[in-house]
Amino acid sequence: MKSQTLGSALLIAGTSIGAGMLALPIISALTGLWAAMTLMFLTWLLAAYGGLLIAEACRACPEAENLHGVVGLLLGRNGQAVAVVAMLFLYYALCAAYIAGGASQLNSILMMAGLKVPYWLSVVVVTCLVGFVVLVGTALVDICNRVMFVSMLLLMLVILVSLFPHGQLENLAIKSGPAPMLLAALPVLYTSFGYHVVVPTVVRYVEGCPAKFSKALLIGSVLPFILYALWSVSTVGALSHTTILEVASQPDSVNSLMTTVGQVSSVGYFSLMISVFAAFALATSFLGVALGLFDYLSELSHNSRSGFAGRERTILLTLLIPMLVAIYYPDGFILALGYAAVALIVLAVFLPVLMVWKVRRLHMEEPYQAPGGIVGLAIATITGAVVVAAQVGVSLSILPLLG
Ligand SMILES: N[C@@H](Cc1ccccc1)C(=O)O
Repeated sequence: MKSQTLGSALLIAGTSIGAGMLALPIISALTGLWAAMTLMFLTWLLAAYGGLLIAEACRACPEAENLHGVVGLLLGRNGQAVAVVAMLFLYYALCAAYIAGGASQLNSILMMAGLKVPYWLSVVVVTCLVGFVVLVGTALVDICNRVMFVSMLLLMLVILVSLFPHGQLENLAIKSGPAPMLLAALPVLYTSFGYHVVVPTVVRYVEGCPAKFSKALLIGSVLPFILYALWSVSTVGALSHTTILEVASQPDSVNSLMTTVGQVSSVGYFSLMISVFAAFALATSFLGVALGLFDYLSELSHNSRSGFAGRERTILLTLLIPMLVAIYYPDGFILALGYAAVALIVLAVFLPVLMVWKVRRLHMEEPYQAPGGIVGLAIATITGAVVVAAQVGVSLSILPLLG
């Protein structure tokens, strides 16, 4: 495979793999493993299709530099205004989720070392660490990301091998949960497969070559699907149904599940390995998303990127709000991921469908058109609307909050 295609696929996979590693095991435990797999497949399909639509729109407007520019050219200022609000909401919701999840993992790691620190302090430490790396610049983010991504994969391999002998077939046969629970899982699953902010970069990187970007998008989004599926099967398979019900009733069920999985194997430092693995999975996504938000805010606010004072102001704008949200909603990890899905559906389904609609009407799409024709566009819009409705249901407490 050409190195550009491989690099692009890894960029997509790296952006996508993240919060899902913590969220998916508890979702699978609550909805039933096989139901979760089916829903994962459907949400993955929607995420992959959305990526192809964005690529088609970018391909038709080679003069635009980023998604903001493409939306501006195709949907005008109103479309751009919607995209700005959705983008900020997405970035802030994700950062809030990563800070809350990261602080819980830090607390678990410190607890193993016999140190008990208040939750708010872990939140501040996690925020400052990421703030520092982003402030220093893209090169440091890149190094940290590479080191943590490779370590995460290696740790995952060791963890999977260690969990395997503890897996029991009867643990995998959990009955699928009631329909409201399955619906409530959709937004979190969809966010776990999100990567779309990097599509314009990928299209530009492969110089708009359709064969390369569609291959990169497919491989890059299928990799997280495989890893998430393997991870969910091995964690759920190692725990009995009674244990899972007990864990699910805890206030911080996401973290409790990780702690319980950590006690399954007697391999030395297994619990520590699980916590470090979870922390790295979150951190790689957090760094990417924080850098994305930082650059986006610099562009919007015209804060000079070279001046240190400007960069300091932008980093405060980037991390202060999500930090406060994480302090006030310590168990807000799953909820924040659900809200992120609403913004992501706007950015990666509704707006792309409108853009592609216009591109095709004006015959700007040659030589690339995403598959599925008008039926594909209609199914994607309806599925997107169901995901948004599910999150509205969760926030109005009509549907259960998972996790
Ligand atoms: N998929 C990412 C979240 C994300 C969504 C959209 C864009 C970028 C990142 C995660 O699980 O952490």
